[in-house]
Amino acid sequence: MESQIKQIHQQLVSKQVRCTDLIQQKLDLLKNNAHNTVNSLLDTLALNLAAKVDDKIANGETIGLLEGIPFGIKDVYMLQGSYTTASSNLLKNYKSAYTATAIQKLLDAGAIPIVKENCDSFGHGSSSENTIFGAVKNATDTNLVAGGSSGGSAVNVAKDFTVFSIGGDTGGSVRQPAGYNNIYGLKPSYGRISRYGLMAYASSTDCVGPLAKSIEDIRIVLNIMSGKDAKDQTSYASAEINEDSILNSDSIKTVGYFKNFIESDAIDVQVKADFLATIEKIKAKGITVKALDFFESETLVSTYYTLAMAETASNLSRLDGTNYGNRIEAENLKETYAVTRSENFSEETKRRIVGGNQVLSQGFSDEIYLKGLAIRNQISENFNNDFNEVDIILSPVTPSTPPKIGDSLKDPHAMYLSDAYTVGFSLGQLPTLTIPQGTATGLQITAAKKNDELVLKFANFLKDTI
Ligand SMILES: NC(=O)C[C@H](N)C(=O)O
Repeated sequence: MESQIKQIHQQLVSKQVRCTDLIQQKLDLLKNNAHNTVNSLLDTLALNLAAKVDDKIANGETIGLLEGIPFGIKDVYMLQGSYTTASSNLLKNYKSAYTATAIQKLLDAGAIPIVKENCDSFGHGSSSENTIFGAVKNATDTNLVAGGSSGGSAVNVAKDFTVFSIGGDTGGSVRQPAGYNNIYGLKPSYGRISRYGLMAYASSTDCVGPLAKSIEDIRIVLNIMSGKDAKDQTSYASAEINEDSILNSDSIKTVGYFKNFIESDAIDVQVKADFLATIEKIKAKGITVKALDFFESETLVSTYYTLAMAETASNLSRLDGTNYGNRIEAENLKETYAVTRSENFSEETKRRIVGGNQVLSQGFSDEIYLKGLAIRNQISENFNNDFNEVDIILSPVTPSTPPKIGDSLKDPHAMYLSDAYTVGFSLGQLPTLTIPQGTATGLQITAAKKNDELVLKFANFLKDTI
């Protein structure tokens, strides 16, 4: 699929399509859609912005590539004046007081936000069922989950309800739903895009990530959102990735994959077959493929969840009904906090807050939290060594195909284990892109930190190979 952004841009400037009509058409598709992707529509804002784009075109003014392009926003980003609920009861009535840097950059480029998208509450989940707005349903089969936590964003793109969407990825939240719905989803290198205005889940792995139907659209949107931001000290300046540079993948000579991922008993037969077929096609193109050693899935998943739960317990402690949140009055302040939090957070979010506070508590923190940090360092070191040997690491996105709606809620442990192939790359803060491949699980392409360009190059090469 070619760039939809470029295609629509052409239609707008040649006056084949009016921006207002385009936006109205997308809003109509989103309204009451069968996949439950919408938390709130931004119709008034979107139609106002569209009318301005139409005026500019009618006056013969030139418009930028992103001007008038409709996009979706996972409901964890601040957009001034919009409901920003994190799909939670606690923030059901909360309206953003400011706009996230990444979203502001898109607005400055003229893109039009049309929807705040359904997702797992605070990013807590892998299925987009942990939400007060009802489970998001898969784009191709509504009996299956959409994946998560950015499920609404992935389905909106897959169904052409939005041209692109902005998800958030802490441990797979962009890549996994992208895989489950057969589209592209990028978790950029940690820090490439400012996190300012993205509701904090686990701050050391939270990444802003675009979902789209082509590599080119991912590149365009990534370039706009990237850059150092004084409001996020972990953000860094990066060079723009230009279109021509991703057309040439000659620098990629060696690709690796993790032996234990593919030899695991947990991997679905078809997922394995698709992955190995891809490896054969890559070899046939003259690329050297190496099988690499890596940490066991259980170690990756438990390290990620130890750290993510600790960070979210800390980040969410401010949501007590005083400054933010749906306050429930009780006899005294302590009771008010307790009732507000226990009545308004979901079961899954409470599980993580309790788990996080436990691993941070005296007596446990040395044994569990600090151990988690130490293993994370070893994981990063392992990646550094790997990238001395290979240019790219490939992996399926998940060990299995999307579960039926309801199954993940019954077995949270199984849900955590389904993140086995995504969380390691998050802990390493590496750039990883999901591309569609065979079954509805997708393929992950990863490069060394800050080398997002190489990921896009390889994706472009694979487009014609698999
Ligand atoms: N937020 C994410 O990246 C999804 C991951 N499954 C988690 O619950 O942490």
